[in-house]
Amino acid sequence: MVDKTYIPEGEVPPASQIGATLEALGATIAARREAGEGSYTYRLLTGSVDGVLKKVMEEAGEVALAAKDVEGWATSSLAAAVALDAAANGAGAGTGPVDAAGALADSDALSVQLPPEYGEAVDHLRYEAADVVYHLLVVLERYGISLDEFAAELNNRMTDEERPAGAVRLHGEYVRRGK
Ligand SMILES: N=c1c2ncn([C@@H]3O[C@H](COP(=O)(O)OP(=O)(O)OP(=O)(O)O)[C@@H](O)[C@H]3O)c2ncn1[C@@H]1O[C@H](COP(=O)(O)O)[C@@H](O)[C@H]1O
Repeated sequence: MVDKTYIPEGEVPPASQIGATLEALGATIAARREAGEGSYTYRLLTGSVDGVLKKVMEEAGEVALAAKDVEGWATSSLAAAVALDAAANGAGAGTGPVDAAGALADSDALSVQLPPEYGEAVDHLRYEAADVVYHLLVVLERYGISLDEFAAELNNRMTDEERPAGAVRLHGEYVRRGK
Protein backbone atom coordinates (compact mmCIF):
# COMPACT_ATOMS: atom_id res chain seq x y z
CA MET A 1 0.00 0.00 0.00
CA VAL A 2 1.25 3.50 -0.83
CA ASP A 3 2.36 5.52 2.20
CA LYS A 4 0.67 8.88 1.65
CA THR A 5 2.20 10.41 4.77
CA TYR A 6 5.57 11.99 5.53
CA ILE A 7 7.43 13.61 8.42
CA PRO A 8 9.48 16.74 7.55
CA GLU A 9 13.21 16.02 7.62
CA GLY A 10 14.84 16.68 10.99
CA GLU A 11 11.56 16.54 12.93
CA VAL A 12 11.21 13.88 15.64
CA PRO A 13 7.85 12.09 15.49
CA PRO A 14 5.77 11.82 18.68
CA ALA A 15 5.21 8.35 20.19
CA SER A 16 1.63 8.40 18.89
CA GLN A 17 0.79 10.47 15.83
CA ILE A 18 -2.97 10.30 16.25
CA GLY A 19 -2.69 10.92 20.00
CA ALA A 20 -0.56 14.03 19.49
CA THR A 21 -2.85 15.29 16.73
CA LEU A 22 -6.05 14.85 18.74
CA GLU A 23 -4.41 16.47 21.79
CA ALA A 24 -3.34 19.48 19.73
CA LEU A 25 -6.71 19.81 18.02
CA GLY A 26 -8.56 19.39 21.33
CA ALA A 27 -6.43 22.10 22.91
CA THR A 28 -7.01 24.45 19.96
CA ILE A 29 -10.77 23.87 20.13
CA ALA A 30 -10.82 24.48 23.91
CA ALA A 31 -8.82 27.69 23.49
CA ARG A 32 -11.32 28.94 20.90
CA ARG A 33 -13.87 29.40 23.71
CA GLU A 34 -12.30 32.83 24.13
CA ALA A 35 -11.62 33.57 20.47
CA GLY A 36 -14.63 35.65 19.50
CA GLU A 37 -16.98 35.64 16.53
CA GLY A 38 -14.17 35.55 13.93
CA SER A 39 -13.50 31.93 14.85
CA TYR A 40 -15.66 29.20 13.29
CA THR A 41 -14.97 26.99 16.31
CA TYR A 42 -16.04 29.75 18.72
CA ARG A 43 -19.31 30.09 16.82
CA LEU A 44 -19.91 26.32 17.03
CA LEU A 45 -19.07 26.31 20.75
CA THR A 46 -21.22 29.27 21.70
CA GLY A 47 -23.99 29.42 19.09
CA SER A 48 -27.19 27.40 18.96
CA VAL A 49 -26.31 23.78 19.71
CA ASP A 50 -28.36 22.78 16.68
CA GLY A 51 -25.64 24.36 14.52
CA VAL A 52 -22.85 22.00 15.59
CA LEU A 53 -25.14 18.97 15.87
CA LYS A 54 -26.35 19.57 12.32
CA LYS A 55 -22.73 19.72 11.16
CA VAL A 56 -21.89 16.38 12.83
CA MET A 57 -24.82 14.71 11.08
CA GLU A 58 -24.10 16.41 7.76
CA GLU A 59 -20.41 15.44 7.85
CA ALA A 60 -21.26 11.86 8.87
CA GLY A 61 -23.57 11.70 5.86
CA GLU A 62 -20.75 13.00 3.67
CA VAL A 63 -18.50 10.20 4.98
CA ALA A 64 -21.14 7.69 3.92
CA LEU A 65 -21.49 9.24 0.46
CA ALA A 66 -17.70 9.40 0.05
CA ALA A 67 -17.37 5.73 0.99
CA LYS A 68 -20.09 4.80 -1.51
CA ASP A 69 -18.16 6.73 -4.15
CA VAL A 70 -15.04 4.63 -3.40
CA GLU A 71 -17.18 1.50 -3.70
CA GLY A 72 -18.59 2.72 -7.01
CA TRP A 73 -15.14 3.18 -8.55
CA ALA A 74 -14.00 -0.23 -7.26
CA THR A 75 -17.09 -1.97 -8.61
CA SER A 76 -16.99 -0.31 -12.02
CA SER A 77 -13.26 -1.07 -12.34
CA LEU A 78 -13.89 -4.71 -11.51
CA ALA A 79 -16.80 -4.88 -13.97
CA ALA A 80 -14.63 -3.32 -16.69
CA ALA A 81 -11.84 -5.85 -16.02
CA VAL A 82 -14.28 -8.77 -16.16
CA ALA A 83 -15.75 -7.51 -19.45
CA LEU A 84 -12.27 -7.00 -20.91
CA ASP A 85 -11.21 -10.46 -19.80
CA ALA A 86 -14.32 -12.05 -21.28
CA ALA A 87 -13.82 -10.22 -24.57
CA ALA A 88 -10.15 -11.21 -24.75
CA ASN A 89 -10.54 -14.87 -23.78
CA GLY A 90 -14.06 -15.82 -24.77
CA ALA A 91 -16.91 -17.12 -22.63
CA GLY A 92 -15.86 -18.95 -19.47
CA ALA A 93 -12.62 -17.04 -19.08
CA GLY A 94 -11.98 -15.32 -15.77
CA THR A 95 -15.19 -16.55 -14.20
CA GLY A 96 -13.77 -18.00 -11.00
CA PRO A 97 -14.63 -16.63 -7.55
CA VAL A 98 -13.38 -13.11 -6.89
CA ASP A 99 -11.55 -12.44 -3.62
CA ALA A 100 -11.63 -9.28 -1.49
CA ALA A 101 -8.81 -7.71 -3.47
CA GLY A 102 -10.84 -8.06 -6.62
CA ALA A 103 -8.66 -10.83 -8.01
CA LEU A 104 -9.91 -14.18 -9.22
CA ALA A 105 -9.14 -16.97 -6.80
CA ASP A 106 -8.29 -19.50 -9.52
CA SER A 107 -5.17 -19.43 -11.67
CA ASP A 108 -7.00 -17.40 -14.31
CA ALA A 109 -6.14 -14.17 -12.46
CA LEU A 110 -7.91 -11.00 -13.44
CA SER A 111 -6.00 -7.74 -13.51
CA VAL A 112 -8.09 -4.86 -12.17
CA GLN A 113 -6.89 -1.38 -13.03
CA LEU A 114 -8.12 1.15 -10.48
CA PRO A 115 -8.51 4.58 -12.14
CA PRO A 116 -7.12 7.82 -10.62
CA GLU A 117 -10.70 8.62 -9.56
CA TYR A 118 -10.56 5.68 -7.12
CA GLY A 119 -7.57 7.20 -5.30
CA GLU A 120 -9.20 10.63 -5.36
CA ALA A 121 -12.37 9.15 -3.83
CA VAL A 122 -10.33 7.53 -1.04
CA ASP A 123 -8.62 10.88 -0.37
CA HIS A 124 -12.04 12.55 -0.27
CA LEU A 125 -13.26 9.94 2.23
CA ARG A 126 -10.28 10.73 4.48
CA TYR A 127 -11.10 14.47 4.18
CA GLU A 128 -14.74 13.98 5.19
CA ALA A 129 -13.72 11.69 8.06
CA ALA A 130 -11.51 14.50 9.40
CA ASP A 131 -14.50 16.89 9.19
CA VAL A 132 -16.55 14.48 11.34
CA VAL A 133 -13.82 14.13 13.95
CA TYR A 134 -13.25 17.89 14.19
CA HIS A 135 -16.98 18.58 14.67
CA LEU A 136 -17.28 15.68 17.12
CA LEU A 137 -14.43 17.12 19.19
CA VAL A 138 -16.26 20.46 19.23
CA VAL A 139 -19.35 18.68 20.62
CA LEU A 140 -17.24 16.97 23.30
CA GLU A 141 -15.69 20.32 24.27
CA ARG A 142 -19.09 21.96 24.37
CA TYR A 143 -20.29 19.42 26.94
CA GLY A 144 -17.10 19.29 28.97
CA ILE A 145 -16.01 15.80 27.93
CA SER A 146 -12.20 15.83 27.96
CA LEU A 147 -10.17 13.86 25.47
CA ASP A 148 -8.88 11.67 28.31
CA GLU A 149 -12.45 10.91 29.37
CA PHE A 150 -13.31 10.12 25.76
CA ALA A 151 -10.24 7.87 25.56
CA ALA A 152 -11.40 6.15 28.76
CA GLU A 153 -14.77 5.44 27.16
CA LEU A 154 -13.01 3.69 24.25
CA ASN A 155 -10.52 1.96 26.57
CA ASN A 156 -13.30 0.58 28.77
CA ARG A 157 -14.71 -1.25 25.76
CA MET A 158 -11.42 -3.00 25.01
CA THR A 159 -10.43 -6.44 26.21
CA ASP A 160 -7.40 -6.61 28.52
CA GLU A 161 -5.36 -7.86 25.54
CA GLU A 162 -6.31 -4.90 23.36
CA ARG A 163 -5.98 -2.12 25.93
CA PRO A 164 -2.58 -0.37 25.95
CA ALA A 165 -0.61 -0.48 29.21
CA GLY A 166 -1.41 2.43 31.49
CA ALA A 167 -4.50 3.38 29.51
CA VAL A 168 -6.98 5.61 31.32
CA ARG A 169 -10.29 3.93 32.38
CA LEU A 170 -13.70 5.07 33.59
CA HIS A 171 -14.71 4.51 37.21
CA GLY A 172 -17.52 1.95 37.36
CA GLU A 173 -20.20 4.44 38.38
CA TYR A 174 -19.64 6.39 35.14
CA VAL A 175 -20.02 3.42 32.85
CA ARG A 176 -23.58 3.73 31.65
CA ARG A 177 -24.23 1.69 28.58
CA GLY A 178 -26.76 3.12 26.14
CA LYS A 179 -27.87 5.99 28.40
N1 LIG B 1 -9.96 21.04 11.90
C1 LIG B 1 -10.68 22.02 11.67
C2 LIG B 1 -11.77 21.95 10.74
N2 LIG B 1 -12.24 20.93 9.99
C3 LIG B 1 -13.28 21.41 9.30
N3 LIG B 1 -13.47 22.72 9.59
C4 LIG B 1 -14.46 23.62 9.03
O1 LIG B 1 -15.69 22.96 8.98
C5 LIG B 1 -16.44 23.49 7.94
C6 LIG B 1 -17.04 22.35 7.17
O2 LIG B 1 -18.08 22.88 6.50
P1 LIG B 1 -18.50 22.43 5.05
O3 LIG B 1 -18.77 20.96 5.08
O4 LIG B 1 -19.60 23.32 4.63
O5 LIG B 1 -17.22 22.80 4.18
P2 LIG B 1 -16.19 21.95 3.36
O6 LIG B 1 -15.50 20.95 4.25
O7 LIG B 1 -15.31 22.94 2.71
O8 LIG B 1 -17.03 21.24 2.24
P3 LIG B 1 -17.73 19.80 2.21
O9 LIG B 1 -17.44 19.03 3.48
O10 LIG B 1 -19.18 20.11 2.04
O11 LIG B 1 -17.12 19.11 1.04
C7 LIG B 1 -15.54 24.37 7.08
O12 LIG B 1 -15.82 25.72 7.35
C8 LIG B 1 -14.17 24.00 7.57
O13 LIG B 1 -13.26 25.10 7.55
C9 LIG B 1 -12.56 23.07 10.49
N4 LIG B 1 -12.34 24.26 11.13
C10 LIG B 1 -11.32 24.32 12.01
N5 LIG B 1 -10.48 23.26 12.29
C11 LIG B 1 -9.37 23.40 13.26
O14 LIG B 1 -9.74 24.33 14.24
C12 LIG B 1 -8.78 25.39 14.28
C13 LIG B 1 -9.45 26.67 14.66
O15 LIG B 1 -10.32 27.10 13.66
P4 LIG B 1 -11.09 28.50 13.77
O16 LIG B 1 -12.07 28.37 14.85
O17 LIG B 1 -11.73 28.69 12.44
O18 LIG B 1 -10.05 29.52 14.07
C14 LIG B 1 -8.15 25.40 12.88
O19 LIG B 1 -6.90 26.03 12.88
C15 LIG B 1 -8.08 23.91 12.59
O20 LIG B 1 -6.98 23.32 13.23
